[in-house]
Amino acid sequence: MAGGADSCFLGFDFSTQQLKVIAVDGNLEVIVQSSVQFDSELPEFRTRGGVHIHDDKLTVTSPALMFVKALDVLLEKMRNAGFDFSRVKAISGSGQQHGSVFWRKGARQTLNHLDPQKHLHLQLQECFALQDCPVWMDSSTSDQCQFLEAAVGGAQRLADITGSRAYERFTGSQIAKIYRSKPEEFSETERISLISSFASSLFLGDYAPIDFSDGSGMNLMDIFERRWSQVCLDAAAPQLAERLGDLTPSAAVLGCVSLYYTERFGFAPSCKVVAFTGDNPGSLAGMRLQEGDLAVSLGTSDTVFLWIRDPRPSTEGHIFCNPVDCGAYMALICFKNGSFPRERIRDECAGGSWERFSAALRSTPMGNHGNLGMYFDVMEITPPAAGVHRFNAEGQRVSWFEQDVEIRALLEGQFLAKRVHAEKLGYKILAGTRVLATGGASSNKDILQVLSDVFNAPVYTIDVTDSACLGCAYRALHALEAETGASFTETLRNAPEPQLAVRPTPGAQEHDAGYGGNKLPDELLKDRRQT
Ligand SMILES: Nc1ncnc2c1ncn2[C@@H]1O[C@H](COP(=O)(O)OP(=O)(O)O)[C@@H](O)[C@H]1O
Ligand SMILES: O=C(CO)[C@@H](O)[C@H](O)COP(=O)(O)O
Repeated sequence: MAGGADSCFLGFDFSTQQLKVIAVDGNLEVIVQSSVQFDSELPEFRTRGGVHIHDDKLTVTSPALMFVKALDVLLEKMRNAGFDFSRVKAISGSGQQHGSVFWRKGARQTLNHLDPQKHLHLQLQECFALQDCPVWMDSSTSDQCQFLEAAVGGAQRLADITGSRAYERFTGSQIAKIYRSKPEEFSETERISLISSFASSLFLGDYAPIDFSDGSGMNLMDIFERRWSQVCLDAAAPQLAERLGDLTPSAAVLGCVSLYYTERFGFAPSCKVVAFTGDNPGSLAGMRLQEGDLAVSLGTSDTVFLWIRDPRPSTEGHIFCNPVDCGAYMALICFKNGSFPRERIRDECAGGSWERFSAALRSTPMGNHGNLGMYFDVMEITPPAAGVHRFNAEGQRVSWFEQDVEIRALLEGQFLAKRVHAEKLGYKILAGTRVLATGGASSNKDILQVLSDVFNAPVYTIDVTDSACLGCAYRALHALEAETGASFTETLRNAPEPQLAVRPTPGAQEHDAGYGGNKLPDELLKDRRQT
């Protein structure tokens, strides 16, 4: 084991609503967890749910400097709590996927010469050509998506190269929008990072490369050749390759932490920085997903993902390079209407209490007497639909439900959509299927029970809800061992196994067909608007 029990590995997650960290020791035990909530702990940035939604309701951004200040605050919290940074042998991390940071000319110089006496956010405030980073919730780039697909020969052709047809939140279309709408800022940009590679740059004190796995969420990378696709780059913006820098394997050791961290916090000069990746790839590592498992992440977004060996990109869902096995891939479907609609319905129907929300789930039967709803508070990704759609047992549209019925309708609708779309991707729920749940809402057993009933499969969880942080601490450790040829699975063989959280309620099997995706109108199930 790299470094023995006294050693320690850090995994950070720059997610939508907060910055989180987990430390594991050389025995793979979690020894520290900490976080900084953007809205409440950094109120000066005036975010709601970590983001700014612009007047057009389509553009969604987060301040670049907020992420930097969050790191200042988090590291200080750890130091004040007595954390011994000198034990840390390696760090890695993840970021919300697809978001981009536009570094201004000269920023590299600043990164290279950080003054350990000063906060990062004070030194980096002039370093961004765009103060506000486009993030994954943005859906303002439909025109750029159409252009990109047309440029490469259609949606399927783009998926064949990059793993996904054009999606509004993907970085290629976001860059194309900035290039056209903010030409001055674009020409002032010397480097474009993903949130993940931006975060690793902060630790390296230099621009860090984008890793293969998070790079797969850009519509710019050839996921089979693992290099930039020139035709996609050209369709987005001129001279993009030099602004994006190199791509790197997700397990690459990028270098050591910069002097800033050794002098300010007491990190060892030999502490390695391992490539950062996307939060969903990080979660795949943290849950130690196996082929055949289905992961459901209930964070700000809801995602469903699988480990796959033989990817067949289609115009539904995404294929990403696998973050822990160079020969494998992961398939993912993302749902924008995850935690925020759950919080809205909790506030409207359960007085703002998760306990009352849970009680409503316990007091209503599986199948909800045939009542079902789809709640798209914002334009969904899969399917591209908006608004609230409620159906009674006869399949007729209705305008309201009793409060308890509404709560169950929301959950069953959310999980039914996940099941329908996973099955459309070819996923089969078999006798041994495990559903692995993670993310903030996976701490709620009543929500997990609905998940288990809708999938008619047992649901497993790991001890921490932030599997992305844990996965990145594991990846940091593995990257040191990988130099000896050890696989991720071998290195992590003694890590705690996911534990059974809930089994399907008796009768779920007979009920299976009753979760009537068939009574939903087609437009609520199709991945793509027909144009
Ligand atoms: N007991 C609970 N029941 C349901 N949802 C919860 C509960 N506790 C937290 N959550 C949800 O978890 C969400 C945060 O999840 P998290 O995975 O930390 O998000 P992210 O990583 O995207 O910042 C919150 O928005 C909240 O709605
Ligand atoms: O867009 C996607 C995945 O494609 C999202 O899953 C983001 O990666 C945000 O993650 P969370 O902050 O919700 O975990």
